[in-house]
Amino acid sequence: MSSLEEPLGFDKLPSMSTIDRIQRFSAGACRPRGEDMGMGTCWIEGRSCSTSNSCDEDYEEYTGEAFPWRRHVRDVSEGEAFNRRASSLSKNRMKCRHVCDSRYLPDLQYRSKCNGRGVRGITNKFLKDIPKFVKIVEVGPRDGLQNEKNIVPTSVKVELIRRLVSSGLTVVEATSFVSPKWVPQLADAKDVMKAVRDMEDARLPVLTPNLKGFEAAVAAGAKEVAVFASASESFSKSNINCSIEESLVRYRAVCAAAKELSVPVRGYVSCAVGCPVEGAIPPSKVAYVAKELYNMGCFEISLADTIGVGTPGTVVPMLEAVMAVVSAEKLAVHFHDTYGQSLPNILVSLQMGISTVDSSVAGLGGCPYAKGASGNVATEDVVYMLNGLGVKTNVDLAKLKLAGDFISDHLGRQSGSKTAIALGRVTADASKI
Ligand SMILES: CC(C)(COP(=O)([O-])OP(=O)([O-])OC[C@H]1O[C@@H](n2cnc3c(N)ncnc32)[C@H](O)[C@@H]1OP(=O)([O-])[O-])[C@@H](O)C(=O)NCCC(=O)NCCSC(=O)C[C@@](C)(O)CC(=O)[O-]
Repeated sequence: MSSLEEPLGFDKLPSMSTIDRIQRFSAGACRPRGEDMGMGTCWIEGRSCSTSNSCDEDYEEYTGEAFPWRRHVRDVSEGEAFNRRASSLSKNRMKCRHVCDSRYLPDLQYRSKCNGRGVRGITNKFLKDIPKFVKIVEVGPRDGLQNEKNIVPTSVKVELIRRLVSSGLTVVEATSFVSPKWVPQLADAKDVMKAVRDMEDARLPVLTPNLKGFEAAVAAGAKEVAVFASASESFSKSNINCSIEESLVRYRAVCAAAKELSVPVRGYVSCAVGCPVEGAIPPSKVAYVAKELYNMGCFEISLADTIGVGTPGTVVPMLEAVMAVVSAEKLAVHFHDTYGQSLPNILVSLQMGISTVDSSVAGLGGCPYAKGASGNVATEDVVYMLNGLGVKTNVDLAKLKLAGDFISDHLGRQSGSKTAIALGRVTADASKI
């Protein structure tokens, strides 16, 4: 595990070259792998603890830190102390050091905490239900760019998708086959799809509001689509110009056509917490729409806090209601970050067993029909948090940040990701060393 993927102050970094740091940011470069390092098990105590032996060894090194996930980077001068501790490590640990090198010492300190009896209970209580792997659905090229004032050239969209896929994201929502009169920003859907359709290693779903959009998407090479309903009548009307029930009729037709062609369909429920017009939305309404989408054949239902008003206090009851009718493994969460609540909302969703999270590189996004809503939670911030929790995503944070820099540079503004900004500062500092 790269310590730079975890919460810490960049002023505490040991000296090293910029390139070293960039490599350390990368989840792929050195992530905890329970299977091959024999250490991921203590990573989140309670989910798995590989060998009681190693835990006992570490127990002696317990430093009494209250929050085991808050690791600190040690200064290089602490190398000697590290070497002493390292010599007592088990074989598996040696393997880890071989892969990660001594700068990953903070892991040792962390692992030691998993043996503190009191801390173990606390860690177990809060983190035991968190999945080991989270699938991230990147929605930046669609949800992000649909809201840009200036239309982004097709070539930039294609390059963004390429970069996102090469960062390890396996699902990247590419564009929407909607009316160009309604969303002119994505009027080039056909060209985008044609350019990316043969991209390997990723699924590239597209939004389709009706059969016309579905047919156009398939003709352009889309192999997966998404339909988008709402739990708010007002939002349904303003977003897709029909009632909830009318939209469900359209989506049944899309699902039936998709089934014929074996095209998987994802379903969205917008306004799953609140609506810009109607205010709070009853969880039972969200559950109803989610179940309808699931019953018509959607393989996954993404619950969207379109205007980003949810907090864990409103998200938990909403999820509880939906999970009573659609199981957690078929659900995804989609948070806009208007009030900065996305990460706590994602955390409680994970604790409730959800393992698919939508996010948008550089925090791009917003819905043209939900005024005041800000972008989605930034993918970089989600990956950083998941890395800190020891949850795998297979996303390389360094490459992801570069994809975010690419689109932010094009848009001429700073990234909306706090992680990307912080990592950018670290890199800038490193260049002065
Ligand atoms: C649904 C419609 C089309 C209804 O729009 P409408 O005007 O009611 O449709 P219509 O059937 O009367 O057709 C009007 C015109 O649109 C054309 N048309 C009809 N369908 C299509 C199509 N698929 N592709 C291209 N063109 C289409 C149709 O051919 C016709 O063309 P005209 O004869 O006037 O030249 C329109 O309201 C629309 O496109 N809405 C899309 C809105 C949108 O994309 N919103 C943002 C995405 S949703 C979202 O952001 C929420 C989400 C998913 O991110 C989750 C969250 O955060 O909440």
